[in-house]
Amino acid sequence: MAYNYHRIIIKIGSNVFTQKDGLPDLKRIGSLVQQIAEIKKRGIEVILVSSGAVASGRSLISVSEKFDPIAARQLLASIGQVKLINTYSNLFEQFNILCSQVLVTKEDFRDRLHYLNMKNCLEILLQHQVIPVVNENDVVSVTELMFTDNDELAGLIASMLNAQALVVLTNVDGIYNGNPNSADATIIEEVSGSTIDFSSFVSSGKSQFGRGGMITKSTMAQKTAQLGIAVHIANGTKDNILIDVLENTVAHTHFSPNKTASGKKKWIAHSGNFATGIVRVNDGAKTALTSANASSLLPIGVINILSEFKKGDIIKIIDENDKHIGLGIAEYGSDKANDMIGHKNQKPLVHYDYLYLEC
Ligand SMILES: Nc1ncnc2c1ncn2[C@@H]1O[C@H](COP(=O)(O)OP(=O)(O)O)[C@@H](O)[C@H]1O
Ligand SMILES: N[C@@H](CCC(=O)OP(=O)(O)O)C(=O)O
Repeated sequence: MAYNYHRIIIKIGSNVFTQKDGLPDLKRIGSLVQQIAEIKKRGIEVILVSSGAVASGRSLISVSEKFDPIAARQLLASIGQVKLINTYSNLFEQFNILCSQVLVTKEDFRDRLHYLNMKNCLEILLQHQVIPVVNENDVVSVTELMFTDNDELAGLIASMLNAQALVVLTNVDGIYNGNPNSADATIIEEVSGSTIDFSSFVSSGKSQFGRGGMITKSTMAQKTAQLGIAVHIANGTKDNILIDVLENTVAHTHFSPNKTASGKKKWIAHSGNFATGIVRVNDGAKTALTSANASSLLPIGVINILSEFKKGDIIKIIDENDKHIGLGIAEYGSDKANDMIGHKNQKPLVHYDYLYLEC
């Protein structure tokens, strides 16, 4: 049965955007744009997350190896992003569709107000029938400031915009249960329910121009599905792939969505990198937090504070064996929390509405 979505994120990987020689694959991009125009005609809002700036840059200029690799990447991305957006702009124009360029960095997701500004911008673009074309701002995002890859960025945008689905286009048919080049390997078509450890059959290898590889794709997909957003990983090099995925007529990997989390919880879920505090909780608190009932984290269940935090900071919650169980927003700072640890009848350190659990 066809999927009935109203708002979707489509992520195009570098390997789908470019052909083997590194030049943008205009025929393929043209076909994807045509399908997006068709999807839009069906009343579905589309946000495109497209890689390809660095790959496009490589097709325009060659940089000697004597230059610092980080600076060389900045150069390629800065030149290549112009080509990327021009390519999309010219192709969408053929369908009387406007597209826009939205370049973001990891830092844009750190501050809740900044995050909401970005969300508002994307919403107004959608209200005006514009297709936002999102990419990482590779010119200023370097080393630890970078997203793992654009799959991570696509997951964040899907959560931010409360999309029903994220379609990740790559150069293989989906996630295989072994090496995709091996004759015995088959596609895992459905992933639902409990978390699967993909590391036993997904190799860390990447495709020619890819950055994160299939491991980061599967981790991101599981996390996104847990937040209530379906994820489809499919082969963007196949004809008519977007329409076929939405009509459910092509083999690919589908992560079915779990319960829907609130907008605030979705933001917290993706804020692990910005956590300042770390608190260790006892088994009783862990059981309460992870039970089916909505429970806040109370000071009585906290064993100790491993890293200080202020009121409003994101804190990591770990169990007695240092296993990460979730993230939350601190209702008060660690100074106050230290005085309340182990005491009964105290104000929650993390209210349930601001708590995201990973298990
Ligand atoms: N079990 C697996 N199933 C599918 N692909 C895998 C698996 N293990 C490793 N891969 C590799 O992951 C690559 C896709 O990831 P990536 O390089 O990040 O692509 P993209 O540029 O599309 O984001 C595939 O080309 C494939 O070689
Ligand atoms: N922002 C980079 C994309 C890097 C990246 O994550 O690529 P991919 O693994 O192909 O999604 C670019 O436009 O070249």
